[in-house]
Amino acid sequence: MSTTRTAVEIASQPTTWRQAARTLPQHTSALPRRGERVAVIGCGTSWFMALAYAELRESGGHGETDAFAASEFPYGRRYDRVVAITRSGTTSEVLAVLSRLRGTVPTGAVTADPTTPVMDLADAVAVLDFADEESVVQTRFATTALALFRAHLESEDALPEGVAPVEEAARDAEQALTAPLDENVRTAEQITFLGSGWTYGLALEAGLKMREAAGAWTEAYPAMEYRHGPISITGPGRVTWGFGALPAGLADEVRKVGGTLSESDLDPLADLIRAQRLAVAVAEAQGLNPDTPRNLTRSVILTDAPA
Ligand SMILES: O=P(O)(O)OC[C@H]1O[C@](O)(CO)[C@@H](O)[C@@H]1O
Repeated sequence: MSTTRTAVEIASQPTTWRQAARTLPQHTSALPRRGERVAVIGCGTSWFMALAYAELRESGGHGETDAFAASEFPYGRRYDRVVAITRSGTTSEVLAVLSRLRGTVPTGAVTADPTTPVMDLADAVAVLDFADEESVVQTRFATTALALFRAHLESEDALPEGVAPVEEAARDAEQALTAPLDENVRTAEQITFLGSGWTYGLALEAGLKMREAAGAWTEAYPAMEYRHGPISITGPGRVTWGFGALPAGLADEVRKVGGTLSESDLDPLADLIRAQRLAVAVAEAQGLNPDTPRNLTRSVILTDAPA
């Protein structure tokens, strides 16, 4: 078992997800209200969590929801609320959007550190300090932010007693933390992550984690896009990883061309933990330290961020 900071943070996710669900009432002022037209922004991992949340919210009937990389925010569109996800609270592109929108539209932020500029720029802030990380690569904060959003959607849905999807995901996460990683997947030359709906954001995040922590060659696509070109690189020694059930026929096509298929019955957010663990394992197998990724800092601060 890895003893890196990243591995320790990965292992704590069932606890922080449960804490997010438990502390939801303290955080709702920063979150969208049912029926609002909402834009969610972030950079890197935080953008991918924004994509996943936007799909969950809109497909669950909670209101129209778009997600944008903060640098690509479409200022010409009208939203009822804009919500930023930023672990550090200092990412330049996120701050630029919040600063430019100030006073024109209600804004919220989900962050880990209550001492940063995002606290002054957003109208309301959910501080998940219990999920903050020392690591450069994000694991725990990002998934805990998504767990908070999921818990909020659940609370708006007034689910029957006994139905608690975040708790179920946390239980699956415990399994994802202990299940052995498949040898074919650990030694793969290349991995393509596929998702659909909200799990497309998770596929993008899994691919990013492997690149950041392990310098691995990964790609990520909406599942049905795989047939439109990317499948050309599938073959022996290469893995196709599906978040959630892959569309019928796609799995057969992967096998037909000799690729390894990795699927799981776990909640997709819990399956992301398998990908995080894989990133650490692959990094360490190559003599890399996942705590010190190449060319990456914990927060990216630019002097020429678009405003
Ligand atoms: O959530 P934050 O702090 O705004 O940071 C996003 C950053 O996280 C990263 O995913 C690094 O972990 C970078 O891609 C990006 O700069």
